[in-house]
Amino acid sequence: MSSTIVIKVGGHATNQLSPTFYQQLTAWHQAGKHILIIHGGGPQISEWSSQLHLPINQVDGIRVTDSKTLKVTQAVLLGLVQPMLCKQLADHGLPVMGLNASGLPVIYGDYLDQAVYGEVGQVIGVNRQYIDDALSGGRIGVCAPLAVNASDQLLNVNGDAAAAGVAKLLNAEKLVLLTDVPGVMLADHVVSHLTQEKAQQLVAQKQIKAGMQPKLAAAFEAFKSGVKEVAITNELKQPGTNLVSKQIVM
Ligand SMILES: Nc1ncnc2c1ncn2[C@@H]1O[C@H](COP(=O)(O)OP(=O)(O)O)[C@@H](O)[C@H]1O
Ligand SMILES: CC(=O)N[C@@H](CCC(=O)OP(=O)(O)O)C(=O)O
Repeated sequence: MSSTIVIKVGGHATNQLSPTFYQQLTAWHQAGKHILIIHGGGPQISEWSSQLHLPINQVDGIRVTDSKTLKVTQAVLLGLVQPMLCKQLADHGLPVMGLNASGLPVIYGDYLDQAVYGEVGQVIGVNRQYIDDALSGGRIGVCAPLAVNASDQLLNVNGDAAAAGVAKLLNAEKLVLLTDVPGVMLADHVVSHLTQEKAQQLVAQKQIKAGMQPKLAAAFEAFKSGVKEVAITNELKQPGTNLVSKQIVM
């Protein structure tokens, strides 16, 4: 399937989608693009974990997930975040399909590092037939960052890693990681173009920290595997930070 756009909408971003988000989505949809949204929900999972007195541990931006936290993750992503996001899209006249509701697997995974992270997965495959059928029918697919392994066990996947892995496997033309900042920031300006070398340098200088680090690692993985346009932004209509293979001298 060509002309697929994968958009990752972070948990913060799902609560503050702007009119331009819907305008751009509508424009891409009308232009015949196949659109798949992978949503996050990290803040919501943390809020419910805390209400249920479960420990919240993250290592390098990845949630350490035991069996109870996995249940909360599943309930929050599939019971709260995804239906709310689907409703918002439908309220804006967009034909939408929550892909997890069918019970069919969407993302296949295996353990990232069970000793460190517990029930956390990395993407190893996608249910291409199911996704192709949904998107070619003109629906905008909405999918949670959850995978199933070969033993049919559910695994929690970081949202950025899930979106990047799926974009790579679908040979998407574009991956947008929609977040709560306008892009990779240096002091008060957005870095418009970023090579992996420069990103590594900025990480070493501690100018890129926290959640932006795994986000960039996932983004570069997709970029290097052939996703031509990879952007990190807080607005679909704003270019934000675009990944490049050679630094552009301005
Ligand atoms: N150089 C940087 N530029 C922008 N954001 C950065 C930078 N370094 C660290 N960050 C942090 O990364 C966060 C985005 O990552 P994250 O919280 O994981 O987003 P999301 O929940 O949307 O996936 C920003 O809110 C910011 O706090
Ligand atoms: C393994 C892992 O870390 N999974 C993430 C999945 C949700 C997510 O990534 O949400 P955001 O994009 O809103 O951060 C988590 O449990 O928080």
